[in-house]
Amino acid sequence: MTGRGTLGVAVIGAGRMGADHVRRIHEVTSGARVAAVVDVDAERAKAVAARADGAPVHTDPVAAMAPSDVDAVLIASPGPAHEATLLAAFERGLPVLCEKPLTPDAAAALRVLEAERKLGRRRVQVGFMRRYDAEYVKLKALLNTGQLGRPLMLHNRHRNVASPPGWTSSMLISDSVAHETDVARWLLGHEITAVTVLRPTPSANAPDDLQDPQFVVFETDGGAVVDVEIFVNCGFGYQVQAEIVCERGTARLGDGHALVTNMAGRWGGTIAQDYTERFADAYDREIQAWVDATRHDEVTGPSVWDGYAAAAVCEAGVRALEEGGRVEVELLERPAMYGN
Ligand SMILES: NC(=O)c1ccc[n+]([C@@H]2O[C@H](COP(=O)([O-])OP(=O)(O)OC[C@H]3O[C@@H](n4cnc5c(N)ncnc54)[C@H](O)[C@@H]3O)[C@@H](O)[C@H]2O)c1
Ligand SMILES: O[C@H]1[C@H](O)[C@@H](O)[C@H](O)[C@@H](O)[C@H]1O
Repeated sequence: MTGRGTLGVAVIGAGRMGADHVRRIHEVTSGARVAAVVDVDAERAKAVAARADGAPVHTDPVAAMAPSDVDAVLIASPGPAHEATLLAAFERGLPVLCEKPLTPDAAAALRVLEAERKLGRRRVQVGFMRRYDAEYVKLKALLNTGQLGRPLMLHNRHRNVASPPGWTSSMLISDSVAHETDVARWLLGHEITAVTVLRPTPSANAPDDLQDPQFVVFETDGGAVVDVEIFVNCGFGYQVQAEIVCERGTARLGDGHALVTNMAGRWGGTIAQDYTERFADAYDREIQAWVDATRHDEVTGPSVWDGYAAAAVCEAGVRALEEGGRVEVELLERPAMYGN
């Protein structure tokens, strides 16, 4: 590591998420600094870099990895661009935090997995930030105590205010339900074996041709059933909720985050409007954990295996959406370097 002993991070992609991570590394994270801001749109990169003491700007991710003060890479470009950047970082021996999805499809995820296996050690933490959210962390800890008994069912609700322009029906699964694939696998400790997608009559508020909402059902190799309501044009707020039903009890998260107020004859609170608000603390903890581990030459958190498994489940989900019926998930055997 160079500089003042801090981790020099090249942030690749200066859009919504990349800009938020640049701000975070510059203002919130300890032990790290923004060493470069990269975007194919040079003006966007410049504007974001200006908010981080004018960090160097590039339009080419590979060029941004060359300077000696770049110690690590944070990828926040769109999913289809992730594979090339990951492989370039591997060639330079740089550790990576890669935003979800690792890749949009399982074949690309597998190429990344094979490349990491050749390195013989983990280099990537995948940005499944819910694993760092305080409520999810508490739920996981409770499940680990065994007090609730064996998990039987996991219900999830995932709602966005409005879908971005160009959003497609399959992206509700590959971009949004990708989070629930990870949450389900992590909380239950099971792999997902089959996916079914039900299609309610679309909301009148969904853009033309968008199948929104969708009701997704996972089966797991541990015998649990998981459902996900994904609704990306709900209009009223950004909501992520979950309830796990176990043999001896249930646990629920996501019911309320804001202050509860009493005023003018009414009580209530507010609903977050987007993920940067709802998961602000989770992103802070996620990036801090990555920086801390990287500074100790370690890699923790969601792995390339987790990214590959999520991609394989989402791919099955997209087929289930498009073709109907129940689609089985095809998953390789987990390589030893990714644990059990
Ligand atoms: N963890 C979360 O909750 C969360 C939330 C939102 C987005 N994301 C993920 O973060 C990533 C970025 O999403 P976003 O919403 O910020 O997208 P965005 O469209 O706002 O920004 C992407 C940026 O990347 C740039 N870009 C495109 N191709 C590039 C390339 N090859 N190299 C460098 N820059 C390139 C674009 O010009 C754009 O500025 C996606 O993988 C997305 O799924 C994660
Ligand atoms: O890329 C975003 C992001 O991953 C959000 O966390 C999710 O709620 C959205 O549905 C998705 O589009």
